[in-house]
Amino acid sequence: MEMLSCSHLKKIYQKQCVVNELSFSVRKGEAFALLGSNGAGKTTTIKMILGLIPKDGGTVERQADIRIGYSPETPYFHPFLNAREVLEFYGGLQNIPKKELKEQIPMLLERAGLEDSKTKVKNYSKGMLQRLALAQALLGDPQLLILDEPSAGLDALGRVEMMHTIQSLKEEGRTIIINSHILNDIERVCDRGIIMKKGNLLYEWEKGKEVRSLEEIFVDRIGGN
Ligand SMILES: Nc1ncnc2c1ncn2[C@@H]1O[C@H](COP(=O)(O)OP(=O)(O)OP(=O)(O)O)[C@@H](O)[C@H]1O
Repeated sequence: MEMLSCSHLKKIYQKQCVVNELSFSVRKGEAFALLGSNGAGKTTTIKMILGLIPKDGGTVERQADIRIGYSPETPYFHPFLNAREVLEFYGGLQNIPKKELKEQIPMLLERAGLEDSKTKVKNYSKGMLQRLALAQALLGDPQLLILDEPSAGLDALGRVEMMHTIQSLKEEGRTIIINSHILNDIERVCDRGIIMKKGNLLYEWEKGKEVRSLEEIFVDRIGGN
């Protein structure tokens, strides 16, 4: 069953087509990767899926009445709040009842590898901000998670932990769309994905379909065009 389907998506910035007739679909319960070098159009695609920016063409269809959690590429939170306060604030925006939030927040912080401390966000490292962004994305128990470079800024151990967390979220039956440059991680966690270059779809990857590693396929496709 399809959770989300993009058809002929298009985005033009300053007369330049940065996403060009992009079509792909994501099945329920799978982890799907958006891959491509810098500037390929991955984040722009995510923003169109979420309706954060208008499309210049194409359609996005998704299963009705699903909750979506989104962790942005460059998370920004109010600098003078601590992690719990940030989650209370975002939970409030989602109209999650206070009692429910009180139960959810400690679990979400633990899941993201953060402590419920008084440390303010302005003193957070980039890795801690990424973790908080994941906790924020998990508010309200979303069925579809869209994670834009969730490992960016994490050290090696943090990356491994993040991938374990994403794997366990998938095992719970959530559908996950990940934008990442770390191909080894993607190969481990994701089932399928697409490789993009300059807004165009170059290759549809599926785990186990080819003997070659994802990295080999990526270098072949990105380097060869
Ligand atoms: N608001 C904007 N105005 C003008 N051009 C933009 C805007 N946002 C993105 N672009 C351009 O669109 C292209 C695609 O950018 P996008 O951020 O989607 O790429 P990406 O694949 O996510 O790259 P990265 O891996 O570096 O994050 C780039 O050339 C970028 O400069």
